[in-house]
Amino acid sequence: MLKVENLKVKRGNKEILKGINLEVKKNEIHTIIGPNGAGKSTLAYTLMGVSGYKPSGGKIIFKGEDITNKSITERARLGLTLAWQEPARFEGIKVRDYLKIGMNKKYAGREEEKIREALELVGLNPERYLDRYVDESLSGGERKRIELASIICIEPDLAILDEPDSGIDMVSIDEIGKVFKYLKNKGCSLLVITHREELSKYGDRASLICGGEVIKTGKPDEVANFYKRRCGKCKVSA
Ligand SMILES: Nc1ncnc2c1ncn2[C@@H]1O[C@H](COP(=O)(O)OP(=O)(O)OP(=O)(O)O)[C@@H](O)[C@H]1O
Repeated sequence: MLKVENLKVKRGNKEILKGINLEVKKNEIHTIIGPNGAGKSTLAYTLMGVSGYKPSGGKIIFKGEDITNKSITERARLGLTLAWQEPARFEGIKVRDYLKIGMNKKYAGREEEKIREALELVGLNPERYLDRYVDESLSGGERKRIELASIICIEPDLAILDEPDSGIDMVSIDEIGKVFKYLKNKGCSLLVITHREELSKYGDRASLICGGEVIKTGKPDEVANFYKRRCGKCKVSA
């Protein structure tokens, strides 16, 4: 589904990504863990083609096509979606209209039904949220859930989720994990960036990023244990 080959990205004069190699297989949930400043969000923005994140080297192959130089809109059209770390805030847009943006065509004619299903899946009562505005009046956690509901409605081939668990309390982590499984059952592939190893257990494989490089890829528990043992106090000896 996605192949990242020797990807390098600079911000200012600093090389943030130093040759990332990564593969997300079709229908795989792949989590990325790593400490603050490791380059996880930079990777997410670069994969999506956000302006200012142009690679200085390497390639991004999506569904067999080289998308390294494609625009964000072209990537979205090909089936790639990014849910931002900072949840969306739009003045004057109601939740129901926000969730209609980019909705998968297969739900044409039954948008309202899909929107309600998505809100329920992310633990928000449709009756209470459909007519709320996607603005400051919603808490960070509520906006994160709405962002996740939006992914459910778009149902992209590959969703990149940048810290879907931030602002979400520990008790609700299982709910997020269930949404991952739901999306996988719908045929989506997921690349999930997180700080919490607990969330990586919902994935099929995990990769550890540290210092702008992938240090280890493998089964989620193996990678999480390796992370705790070797990188816990930022002593990367791998
Ligand atoms: N414009 C910039 N100029 C210089 N350095 C930058 C710039 N933007 C980001 N960085 C640095 O790049 C590094 C990687 O940042 P990034 O946000 O990708 O990390 P992260 O792994 O997502 O961190 P976190 O877990 O805290 O969200 C950080 O050290 C950050 O300070």
